Amino acid sequence: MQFKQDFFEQLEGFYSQVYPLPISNPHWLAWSDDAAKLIGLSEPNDELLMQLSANHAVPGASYYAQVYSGHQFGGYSPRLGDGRSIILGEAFTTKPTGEHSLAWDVALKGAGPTPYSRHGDGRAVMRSAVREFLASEALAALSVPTTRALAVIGSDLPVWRESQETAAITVRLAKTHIRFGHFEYFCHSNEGGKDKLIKLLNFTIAQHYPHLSQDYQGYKAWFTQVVKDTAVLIGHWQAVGFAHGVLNTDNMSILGDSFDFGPFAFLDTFKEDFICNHSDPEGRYAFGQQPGIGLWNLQRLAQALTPVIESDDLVAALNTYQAELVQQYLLLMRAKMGLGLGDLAVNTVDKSTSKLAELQAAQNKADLDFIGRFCAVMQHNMLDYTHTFRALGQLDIGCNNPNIADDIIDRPQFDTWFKDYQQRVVAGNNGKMVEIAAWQTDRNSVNPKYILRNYLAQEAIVAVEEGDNSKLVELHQLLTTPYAEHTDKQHYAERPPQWGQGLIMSCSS
Ligand SMILES: Nc1ncnc2c1ncn2[C@@H]1O[C@H](COP(=O)(O)OP(=O)(O)OP(=O)(O)O)[C@@H](O)[C@H]1O
Ligand SMILES: [Mg+2]
Repeated sequence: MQFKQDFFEQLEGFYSQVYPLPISNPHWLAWSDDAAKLIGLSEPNDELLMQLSANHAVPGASYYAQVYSGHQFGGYSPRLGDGRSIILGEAFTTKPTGEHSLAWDVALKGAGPTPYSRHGDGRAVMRSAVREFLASEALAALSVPTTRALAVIGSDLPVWRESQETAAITVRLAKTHIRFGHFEYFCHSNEGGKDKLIKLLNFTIAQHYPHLSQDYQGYKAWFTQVVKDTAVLIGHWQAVGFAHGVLNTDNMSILGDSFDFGPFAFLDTFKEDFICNHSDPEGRYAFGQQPGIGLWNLQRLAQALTPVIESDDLVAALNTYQAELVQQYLLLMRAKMGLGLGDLAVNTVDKSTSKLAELQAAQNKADLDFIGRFCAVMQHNMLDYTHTFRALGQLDIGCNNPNIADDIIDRPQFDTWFKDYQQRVVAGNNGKMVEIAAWQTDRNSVNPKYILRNYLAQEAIVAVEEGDNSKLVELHQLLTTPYAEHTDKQHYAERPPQWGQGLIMSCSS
């Protein structure tokens, strides 16, 4: 691995240098070829295993833990920081032209205590390391912005949670580890102040938004971009049916990548208010609350930026959030459902811009309502989110008696909606029936057959506990091509068995 150390060299005072503690008897539990390519690695090998399990030093690494704070479940925690994640530096590859590739922070999550560990042991248990790995790589394969995971390294080091478990390390790759909470810390803490905030802001812009200037105009444009990236991320989650579970501001990447995978869940049965986190009985982070929480978190970030950006400008940027989210969500949902736009949103009589915008807004509203009606059908009939979209995209859209699911309860409700669906699909194709085979192929390319259901992760984890990681490897491989049929792997697409339905995970990780 080839590293640069921009954060370490330029932001002294924003981290503590700390060395990881080794884990005993390290062994590869999982490895992602796709993630490895990002930083120029090919295959796992013994020396790399010793390095990433902290038994040997990594050449070129700096080893540091960043300081940040954050709003957790609505309350402000003034000092958090990487309590169990140690960053090695920014890995990159050199292209044949001599140019550097995009750099990825390499972090060892679960590598031992740091000055920010508070009462924690600095470790991650195997089940949580495996879940982080699978979630990162599954979301990436679904084109959802996310941090990545190179590998999971198991060990025989005992750690205590509710009972004794073993420690593991997830090797995380992130375009940045800068979170909303970094800005909050350098605004609100005694160690912060306007100079530090500006330093962090300039660093973030230089590293990740090089087209923006490091002045007031640049700061405004940057915050507007952060609002957009966050809205886009949450649009993706709502479309793919992903509930993060712990949307604290310290788990919000400044780049709008999915970040920190704890008690997350992909929806099985569609339920708007589905809660996946055992520590969230009131549903602050329930699936349907995510759009609102994204905005709430951005408001906390905006607050932390008030020393640098005028409130009016912050509010103007925040006001773009809803439209950006709706736009992203509609883009993805129209593709999932095959709702073309054809000339629907184009006024052929009056091409004036204001009229066009009005028509588009009306079409957006109509489609949102229409998608909402379909969600109500799924919820009322307790349908599986992923199955339903996959099945919808395979229907013969012209037929009169479609079968979306064998176990549908309220058939008339579905039939009524389906008639409107047929009309909407045809209207979106300029009034003509779609060419069915091509329409179905397109649907299959955006509606996954395989998702990371909690019960599948759980089965893989139990097998690892019993000394067998083959299920984990197989599940990971399958999730890298989630749209393919994989006729020999049908069982992975099934609804959860009784024990695995609506699994709610605990935060203890
Ligand atoms: N076992 C642990 N030991 C020390 N600190 C911990 C431990 N578990 C969590 N923390 C710290 O508690 C805070 C909140 O934890 P949270 O679960 O959001 O993050 P995380 O999963 O540990 O890490 P990250 O956000 O980097 O993915 C963070 O500061 C984290 O470092
Ligand atoms: Mg976290």
